[in-house]
Amino acid sequence: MSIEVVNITKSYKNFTALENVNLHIPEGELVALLGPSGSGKTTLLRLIAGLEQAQQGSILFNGEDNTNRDVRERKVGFVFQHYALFRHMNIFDNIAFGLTVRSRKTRPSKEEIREKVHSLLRLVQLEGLAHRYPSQLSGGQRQRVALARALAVEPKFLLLDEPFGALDTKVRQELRRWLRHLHGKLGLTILFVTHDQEEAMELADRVVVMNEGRVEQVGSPEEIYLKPANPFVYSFLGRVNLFRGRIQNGRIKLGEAEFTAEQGVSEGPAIGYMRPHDAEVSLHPPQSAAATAVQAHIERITLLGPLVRLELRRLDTKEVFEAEMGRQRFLELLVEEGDVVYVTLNNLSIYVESELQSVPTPALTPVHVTV
Ligand SMILES: Nc1ncnc2c1ncn2[C@@H]1O[C@H](COP(=O)(O)OP(=O)(O)OP(=O)(O)O)[C@@H](O)[C@H]1O
Repeated sequence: MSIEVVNITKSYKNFTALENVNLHIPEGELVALLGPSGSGKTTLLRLIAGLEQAQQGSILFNGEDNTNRDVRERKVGFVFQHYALFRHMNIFDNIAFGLTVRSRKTRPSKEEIREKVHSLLRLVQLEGLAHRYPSQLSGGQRQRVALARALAVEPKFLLLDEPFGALDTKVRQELRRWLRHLHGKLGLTILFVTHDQEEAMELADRVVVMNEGRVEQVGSPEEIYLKPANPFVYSFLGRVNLFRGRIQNGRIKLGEAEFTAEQGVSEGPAIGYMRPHDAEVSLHPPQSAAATAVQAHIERITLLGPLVRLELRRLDTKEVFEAEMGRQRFLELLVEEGDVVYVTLNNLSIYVESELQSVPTPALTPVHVTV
């Protein structure tokens, strides 16, 4: 089932938790809502589930307006971070719960419920544990029971709020793989909240990046990493270097590094964003005539398994930034802490500070760089 969020605004007293949010989730997609704490992810999920009401806007399922439908009518599967299993019920009864509480008219027979629960136990790979109690399971197993319980009522889609948040890294990784597999098998639309970018990038078909109650960008993991829509997305996803400078007379000047600006670009203060792996380090000045390289002092070298990270300080602007490279490239370079190197600034994104808007980050407008 597809989900459409149209112009949703949600406020708590004077505080706006969501502002004019629009989002389309096609049927069968696995979508991550990613953003810092307080950005409105849970609020949006609760609105879709019908656990909250918005002041403005509507929510459509398969094109049908569900804004005023009761949470039970929406047929949503919901799983929270803290697996709220019933402690006094065994695993079988926990999974069967949503079916056994149905009115007599819609309740399946005992035999049907038994079959359903056992097929779900097989699906979540917990066969044989039906008679255990939640306290006798590991965190990861309990979370899978919570998912099975949500699936028992045959929801139209699944909403997961930080489903693996309380678990340790290894179990989280296993559950991610498992959820991806489950999604492939069931083809169900799944929307999950996370503030862990790795989780979003690894699991989701599409990622919705949120900040301060707004959607900043929607795209595949690759798109949002390689083509961030604005400085917020740039900084939120992965490590990034910032260089301050100006645009003047058609030239972008970031210290001694210079680039040609596109025609018609407004002049004024500008910020260059660059991923650490786009910094090309060499011991000698680059051959090219373009002034895209700067000299920098290596302040620190950190080995990170197959990667090496250099912490550098520019000689011209004194700005500190990072370069990352493969271990092999680092060994070929033969550099050590204290050396001065040339760093070519590749794949920069330049944002001009707009004089018209007062909001700091999203008010910057991108400029295409041609060297
Ligand atoms: N019932 C409420 N009353 C007042 N403010 C609320 C209420 N629920 C949420 N908020 C506020 O709305 C904003 C968005 O909250 P929300 O829980 O959606 O954020 P989130 O992105 O899910 O954060 P986290 O990752 O920390 O769970 C926060 O600033 C929060 O304090």
